[in-house]
Amino acid sequence: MDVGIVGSTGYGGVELYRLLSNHPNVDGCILYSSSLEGSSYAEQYPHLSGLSHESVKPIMIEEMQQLDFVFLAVPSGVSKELAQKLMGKKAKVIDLSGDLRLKVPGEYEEWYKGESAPQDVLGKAVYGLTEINRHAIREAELIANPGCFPTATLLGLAPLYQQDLIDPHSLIIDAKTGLSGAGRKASQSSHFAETQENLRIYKVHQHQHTPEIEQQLKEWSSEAGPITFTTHLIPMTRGIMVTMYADLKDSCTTEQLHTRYQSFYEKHPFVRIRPVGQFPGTKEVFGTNFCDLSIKADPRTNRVTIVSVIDNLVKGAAGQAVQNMNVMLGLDETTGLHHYPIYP
Ligand SMILES: NC(=O)C1=CN([C@@H]2O[C@H](COP(=O)(O)OP(=O)(O)OC[C@H]3O[C@@H](n4cnc5c(N)ncnc54)[C@H](OP(=O)(O)O)[C@@H]3O)[C@@H](O)[C@H]2O)C=CC1
Ligand SMILES: CC(=O)N[C@@H](CCC(=O)OP(=O)(O)O)C(=O)O
Repeated sequence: MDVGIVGSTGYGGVELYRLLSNHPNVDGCILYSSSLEGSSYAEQYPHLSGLSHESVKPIMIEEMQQLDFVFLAVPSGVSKELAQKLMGKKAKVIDLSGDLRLKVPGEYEEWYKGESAPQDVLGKAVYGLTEINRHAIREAELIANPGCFPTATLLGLAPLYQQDLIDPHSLIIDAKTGLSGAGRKASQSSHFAETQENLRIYKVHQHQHTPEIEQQLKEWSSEAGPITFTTHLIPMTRGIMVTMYADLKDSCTTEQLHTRYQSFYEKHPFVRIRPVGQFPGTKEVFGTNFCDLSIKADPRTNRVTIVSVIDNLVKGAAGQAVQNMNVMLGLDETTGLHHYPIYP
């Protein structure tokens, strides 16, 4: 099977290359770039010296259409045009950007400040949160791979929403991310001198993942409304921790909630429910496709705290994209994704 990566010189692209070049069903992994065509990939990424002999090609739509899978690891705004050109051909397309996730008219324009993808493209795109949408993903030709924060958040909340255990109006979502989430093109906000020894809140009440989370919560609960979601930048390379707080509808013990989470995720190899009283750190999923979850009820306040950690570049981007490819191919969804976390 031959696959292509567009935006191969970015962080999402190089992470896709790491995973796909070790995938047993992938014979050829073709690298496309809008900026570095002709150069060798190992020149661009010296950590691949002696390992990668690929050179980077210009974007070639007709060639890409004939591949088995094309992964779009380009910025929002760019993906929708490529997806449109690739649609209806041989290649199945997995888009890592935010272009194809929002279905409610007007929301993309409001949060991404650009024109939305055409309706026929949006209509074909299946939301690729694998654990929740596996059946639709299996039949899909075009996947809108979820955002990194929505992945961690929605996996943390799914059992509570689907089992009607919390009051949606009380929900607060507090997220922290490493710097690679901002992509390779370092901006002022990811400058070493601005970020080292610093903790910053950003995009307050304006984060583009807000409507993506709301869209899924509304599918789960008619009571779901606007959410409070805040993001913080912390001085580490990879990793996301999302801490969520909500009022329980009825009193519940930690042990009862823990049992519900365990049975909800029983058949999902990448979601690990931590033992009662143990909370995950981002390092414990580093470099892997795991999402680790903990839950604890507070009998004093009748609130619950949920903690979810992922590696933003793996479960939050490239890893989930490969997991989705596996589902679309009818393979075991862990194929090519059997990594232990890098620790310490
Ligand atoms: N970083 C993360 O943790 C996550 C990222 N994402 C999404 O994945 C996508 C890729 O992100 P990431 O790799 O981090 O970003 P980077 O900025 O690291 O890479 C994006 C790449 O896209 C290509 N590109 C940029 N502009 C254009 C253009 N006008 N036309 C064609 N290609 C272009 C460039 O590659 P080249 O020069 O080779 O063409 C660039 O290196 C984005 O949509 C991002 O939002 C989603 C979840 C998590
Ligand atoms: C640290 C940092 O800036 N992270 C980015 C991650 C978002 C992203 O990857 O963009 P999509 O909308 O395509 O999912 C952010 O918070 O905007």
